[in-house]
Amino acid sequence: MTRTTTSPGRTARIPGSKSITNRAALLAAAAQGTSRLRAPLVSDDTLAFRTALTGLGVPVRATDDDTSWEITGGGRGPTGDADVWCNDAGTAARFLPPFAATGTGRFTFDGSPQLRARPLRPLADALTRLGADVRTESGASLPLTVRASGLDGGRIELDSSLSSQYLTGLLMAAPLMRTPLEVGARDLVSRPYIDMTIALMRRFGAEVSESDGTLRVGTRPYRATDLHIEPDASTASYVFAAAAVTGTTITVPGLGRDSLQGDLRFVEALRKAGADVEIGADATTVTGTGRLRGGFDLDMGEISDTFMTLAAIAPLADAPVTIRGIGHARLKESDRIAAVAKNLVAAGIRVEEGRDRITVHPGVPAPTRIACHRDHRIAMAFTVLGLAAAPGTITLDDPACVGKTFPGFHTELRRLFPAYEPQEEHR
Ligand SMILES: O=C(O)C1=C[C@@H](OP(=O)(O)O)[C@@H](O)[C@H](O)C1
Ligand SMILES: C=C(OP(=O)(O)O)C(=O)O
Repeated sequence: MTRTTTSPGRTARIPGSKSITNRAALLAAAAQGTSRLRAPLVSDDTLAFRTALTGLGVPVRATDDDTSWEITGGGRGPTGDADVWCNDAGTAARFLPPFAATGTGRFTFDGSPQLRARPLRPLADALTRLGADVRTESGASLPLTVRASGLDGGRIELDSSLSSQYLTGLLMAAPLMRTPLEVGARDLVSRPYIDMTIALMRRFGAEVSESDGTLRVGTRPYRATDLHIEPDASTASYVFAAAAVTGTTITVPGLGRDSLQGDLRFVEALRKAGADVEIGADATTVTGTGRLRGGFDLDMGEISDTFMTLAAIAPLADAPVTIRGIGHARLKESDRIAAVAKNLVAAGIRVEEGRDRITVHPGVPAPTRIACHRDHRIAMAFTVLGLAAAPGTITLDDPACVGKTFPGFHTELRRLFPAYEPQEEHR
């Protein structure tokens, strides 16, 4: 049920969506002409992506305040040789190689040890089947080198059980292939991200259709586009959860019922836990009671970036909370199920962990220094738990790792909750 919120609230300033920013940047690079991205996310992941595109020879011009990027594409893949640094960004490692493979030259992609540990084999295998010469470390991870001479298109099967990002990368490159692409995606996780990919490809003029589990992309070229980027729904989950556990009202403008982001559905989890949620045409508001109702079991496989937000505050609920369907979250910046479980156990909370699930029992968190594992979401999720505990109960071993998607996180939380003592966020 959607109810109208009457309590005076606070308005959160949530930066742009990482997933939309990096998709739009790639689509702009693949389109003929100059596209404009308004209100892009400016963070480690999007700056890594933008720098990588520049390295591939794509001109990018940002305004002085970085609130607008102009990207000029040539309507084809890159040419020349380049070493491309993806840093920690999964989206860069999975979206850029297919684009590069449609061009001509030698392109080598590499990243941090954290990114090197994340799987790439399904993407490398798919590119090989489409006619590319691809080498990876043991066939399975970065560094990846592609000797590009264009991609054929045609029909492929893609194991999509580890990540949806391989499919997104292939779909976005498809209009640059020699013939239409058909992909049968097996065991697809994180489906809403594919819906986002399709919607944005269509905004840039591509022909995409889907039937009987097969996605088809025609060779109609992309056209340059002007796009306003909505706030990041995964990032918004932290302030919505903060509203729930502190008994306040928080509104995020610019995130409404037409959002392209599946992660906005996180507010349904808060509604289950007793918060009042209003998803309007162009804003979402959560009003908390300061208490959480537990005793539910939720599949968060489609919105797994937000499972940690719920798991970290779950000790405050009045009954256990089970989250399932999240096995692929073990393959991200950290093994996220293990990282959440270990931190909760360190705080004295009872937890049961399975291959793709976690159950969190009610309890009062003891003083704990959270091991962030350089994972922005572990840092931000546990900070929200800290808001509802005695001051100083929750501290982070790496507060600055939030910069992957939200460099101003601690400052914004302090603005919304003046009692919050921000931790050092500059590396
Ligand atoms: O396509 C995207 O922009 C993303 C897809 C998701 O990854 P998986 O498909 O690996 O779950 C998500 O976790 C990631 O933060 C961003
Ligand atoms: C999984 C994430 O990032 P990526 O896969 O884009 O590196 C994330 O932001 O939670």
